[in-house]
Amino acid sequence: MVDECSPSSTRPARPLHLTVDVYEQLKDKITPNGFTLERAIQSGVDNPDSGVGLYAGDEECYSVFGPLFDAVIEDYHGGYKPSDKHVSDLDAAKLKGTVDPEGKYVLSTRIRVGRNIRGLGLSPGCSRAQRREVESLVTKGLANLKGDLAGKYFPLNGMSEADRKQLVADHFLFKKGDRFLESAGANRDWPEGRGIFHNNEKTFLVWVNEEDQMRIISMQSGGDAKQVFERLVRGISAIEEQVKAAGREFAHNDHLGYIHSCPTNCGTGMRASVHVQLPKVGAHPNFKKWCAKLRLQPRGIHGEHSESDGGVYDLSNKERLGKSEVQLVQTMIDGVNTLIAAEKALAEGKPLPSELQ
Ligand SMILES: Nc1ncnc2c1ncn2[C@@H]1O[C@H](COP(=O)(O)OP(=O)(O)OP(=O)(O)O)[C@@H](O)[C@H]1O
Repeated sequence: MVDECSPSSTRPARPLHLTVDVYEQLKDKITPNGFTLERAIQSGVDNPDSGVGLYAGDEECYSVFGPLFDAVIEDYHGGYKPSDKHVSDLDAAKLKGTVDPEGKYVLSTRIRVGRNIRGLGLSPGCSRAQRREVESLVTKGLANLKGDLAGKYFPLNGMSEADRKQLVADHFLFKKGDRFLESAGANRDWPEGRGIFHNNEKTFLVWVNEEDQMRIISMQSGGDAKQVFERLVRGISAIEEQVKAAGREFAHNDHLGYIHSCPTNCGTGMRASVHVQLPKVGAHPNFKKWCAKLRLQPRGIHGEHSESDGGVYDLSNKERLGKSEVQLVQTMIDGVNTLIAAEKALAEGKPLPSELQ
């Protein structure tokens, strides 16, 4: 779905990184895949309300247009420098505790990562043939998944409107292409090549050829983030095996971690979220400040930029780069538990947890 590359009216204004000098330096450059600066910035140009407004059409954009991407990444990812290294850690055993151990506040937990295949264009620069290749490679791999991960692929092409709407309403499927991805060129040939894979229980899902070639998702009711993470990691490994068996690999490097079309997702590409009932905390004037302090991102429950419904919020880790997956899931677990403690304190007229004071 849309991400921080796309809009936010609430986000503070960011400095302008596309200066005249940077523009002059980069305007005639072109990646080996044929992607230009003009295409990378098109979404931001068309949509002045973009949060970042910059997309990569291939992995090489991050080096060919380095002076612009580096500046945006440093700004967005809290001072992350071109010399910094990103380290991944997918060891679920290291997670401590669970979200909402009493089971009173959290409705569901979901963790997603993005993955793209090296050598095949990222969504804004993916040709029709490449998109078909991604779909074919990924769905062949998914068909080999075993046990609780096994499931079926449902292409968007040919899916009834009623089924599509139901999958979106049930929080399983991405919405129809938005104006930010449209301007970025990521919605070309829609809906061809796009689709969703899910297991029978709809606890393991893969979105194919949306904002990234793959969004790999694990979700379930309740707050057992460890179980959700563990399933996700098994899913990622199984898919990676299939990608390798096809003679390909995920786009990845030591500096940017996993490469994504939106620079805000580089690193882990991970968003670990809960849908959690926090009517008092959510209505508190300090809610956004508390989320920022706990390094959480609040959203409404129908995806980014939707509003809260009945005091239920989508809370997730805000950072993606420079911290490992384990660290980010732990940030979400600890932060949400602090807000749950605040919800109880507000209901009982007791002092707020020390982390929020
Ligand atoms: N913890 C959760 N439980 C149930 N559904 C969830 C949860 N977190 C997110 N969702 C649902 O997943 C769908 C996609 O959400 P959303 O677009 O906000 O995020 P995303 O998939 O992480 O991608 P992006 O950040 O690129 O927008 C929405 O329907 C949303 O309600």
